[in-house]
Amino acid sequence: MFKKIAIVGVGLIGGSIGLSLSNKLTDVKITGIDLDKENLRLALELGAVSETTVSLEEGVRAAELVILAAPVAQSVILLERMLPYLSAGTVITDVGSTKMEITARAAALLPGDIYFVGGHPMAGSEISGVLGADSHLFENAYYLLTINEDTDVAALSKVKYMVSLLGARTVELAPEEHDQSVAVISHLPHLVAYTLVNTLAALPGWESILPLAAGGFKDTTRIAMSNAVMWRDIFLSNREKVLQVLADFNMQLALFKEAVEKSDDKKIMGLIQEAAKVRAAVPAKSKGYFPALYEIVVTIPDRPGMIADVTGYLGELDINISDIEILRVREGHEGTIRLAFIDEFRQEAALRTLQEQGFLVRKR
Ligand SMILES: NC(=O)C1=CN([C@@H]2O[C@H](COP(=O)(O)OP(=O)(O)OC[C@H]3O[C@@H](n4cnc5c(N)ncnc54)[C@H](O)[C@@H]3O)[C@@H](O)[C@H]2O)C=CC1
Ligand SMILES: O=C(O)C(=O)Cc1ccc(O)cc1
Repeated sequence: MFKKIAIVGVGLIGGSIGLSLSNKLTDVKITGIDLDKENLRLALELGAVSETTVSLEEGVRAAELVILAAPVAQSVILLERMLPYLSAGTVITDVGSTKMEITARAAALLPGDIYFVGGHPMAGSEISGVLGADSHLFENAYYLLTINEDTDVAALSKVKYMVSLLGARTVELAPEEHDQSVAVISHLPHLVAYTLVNTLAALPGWESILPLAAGGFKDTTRIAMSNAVMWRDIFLSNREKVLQVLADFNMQLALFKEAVEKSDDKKIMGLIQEAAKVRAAVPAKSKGYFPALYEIVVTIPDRPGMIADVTGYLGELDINISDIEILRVREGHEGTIRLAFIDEFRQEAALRTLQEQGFLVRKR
């Protein structure tokens, strides 16, 4: 389908796409374009791209698919700048965390023979740059594609093909629905994480408090280490929706504050229990829109090599694990891991095998 794919911005996401596509499309030229020469050198060395250039003009020329993977404000500018160099029939997609702004710009700028389909992989991390890239990053992840009545069907299926190569699962939705959803599920949590850390840092003597941080602080603030340029761009690009969910958040915070002020024990219990109920319903990875993965939870002693033992027993029987997650570890005691399989047959076989080996196992 493609002879040349151009990736503009070969950082964490562009690099991860490049690594995954390079593994699968061995006879396709994958050109990495970036302002940062060192990043390009590393991308080539890691095998994320097959050639590099700092020139947008040179890089996108003759590409049938262009993937914009720079921070969102840059991607909007790059979309416009590259148009004169594209051939008829080129499909442009992006990976940006906001979709209304770029889809509106594409609709306004693109000639009839160049196509745009917005994309957003719902996987990533707080790490930036190609050194953090991972060819497996998108496996089993949702990959949101934005569509409207003008979306070209052939262009959409090319982008879906690219996403299928990454091992991700597409969900199609309108740009506004996308921005509304990610405002609450992704943008607000990042904003809150930055604010939690800043709340601590504004206290005198915070340096001596910080080492006391238990799981709660760590769990809720990992994403406060995320890239500043990327997140500045996201908040500004999705300004209206972010402000809406911030208003909702302030209202919820005020409810809690009032309940504490009034020492209203029932209200406090209610707020906590309601949150816990909803949080417990957060789908495990790869559940939700798609057929459920078949999962088991295994309790294992906290000893070196135990996870290798578990995966080894299943490997011997050729039971492929689709997903693995460490849920909890109690230092020196035991831990629990979640294993997922593609069907009930494998789930049953894994359950039986591990029980026979003496592990405490339950279905999930
Ligand atoms: N980091 C994450 O977890 C996720 C990020 N995204 C989106 O992916 C995009 C890229 O994010 P990351 O890969 O994390 O960032 P990154 O900082 O790792 O990579 C961005 C790359 O773009 C390059 N770049 C910046 N301006 C450029 C320009 N004008 N021309 C060419 N290259 C340019 C940078 O040099 C850098 O190598 C962003 O739009 C972000 O919203 C989407 C999903 C997850
Ligand atoms: O690190 C994390 O947990 C993330 O939330 C990664 C992430 C960042 C931005 C996105 O648009 C999508 C995913």
